[in-house]
Amino acid sequence: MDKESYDYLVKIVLAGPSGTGKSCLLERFVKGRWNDEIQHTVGIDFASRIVIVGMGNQQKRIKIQLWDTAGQEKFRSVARNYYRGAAGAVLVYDITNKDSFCELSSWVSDIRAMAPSTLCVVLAGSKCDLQEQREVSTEEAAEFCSAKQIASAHETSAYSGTQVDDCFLSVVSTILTRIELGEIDPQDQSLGIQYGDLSSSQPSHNTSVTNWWASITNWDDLVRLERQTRSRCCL
Ligand SMILES: Nc1nc2c(ncn2[C@@H]2O[C@H](COP(=O)(O)OP(=O)(O)OP(=O)(O)O)[C@@H](O)[C@H]2O)c(=O)[nH]1
Repeated sequence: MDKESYDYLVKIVLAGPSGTGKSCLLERFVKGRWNDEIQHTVGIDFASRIVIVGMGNQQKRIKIQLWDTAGQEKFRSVARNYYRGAAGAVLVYDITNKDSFCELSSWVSDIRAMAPSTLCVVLAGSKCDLQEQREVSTEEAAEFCSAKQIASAHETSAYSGTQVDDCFLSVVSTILTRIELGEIDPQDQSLGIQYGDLSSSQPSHNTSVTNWWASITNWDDLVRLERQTRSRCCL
């Protein structure tokens, strides 16, 4: 089997206030390393990683396409557009910054307003290596999750790697379970999921259907594809 093969491609967005560590989480998850020279995200960044989810013969290879949105207020309206068509979202706050936690309600509203109703959200409390500076308790985060119907809460550290894989795997596992239960239809192009080359359930009439976002690996791809989509709309 080709190591690039997968059963499903899944679009996941990283969202949350500026400086909470979204880009560092992406770097840790995709490249497995800590980078202390990361700059503020301008607009959006992309990365992907294939993970294996499930047990025994139910195992699936899922290619996660991560969209890292900018948290700075001046980019917020741009970032909002990219929540559209996401299958999952990792909503990030900083456990050492109470303000970042208090802002989360408005981020949840933004994401849910733009994303499909099937969106699966998980919460990541970042920088858990800085316990002595903690301003948000684990209990507060858990309460927020149940109040906002968020699937799970994780305390992560991009610095040490703690809980980073668990956090992303939990959002993908939830999505996979919902596909298996028939609650999410991977053939519906608006839901942020696409069959991959390993998928046995992909009906033959759908083999040529590709989501417009599936081939994006960088900002230039996004601009080019958006232009193509716009020009097609005008025909
Ligand atoms: N100690 C510690 N610092 C972290 C961690 N993750 C991120 N940081 C620091 O937090 C700051 C912001 O990190 P970024 O990843 O750029 O934050 P962001 O959420 O992507 O910010 P925007 O791009 O503005 O939305 C940087 O100085 C990082 O070094 C962590 O797990 N532990």
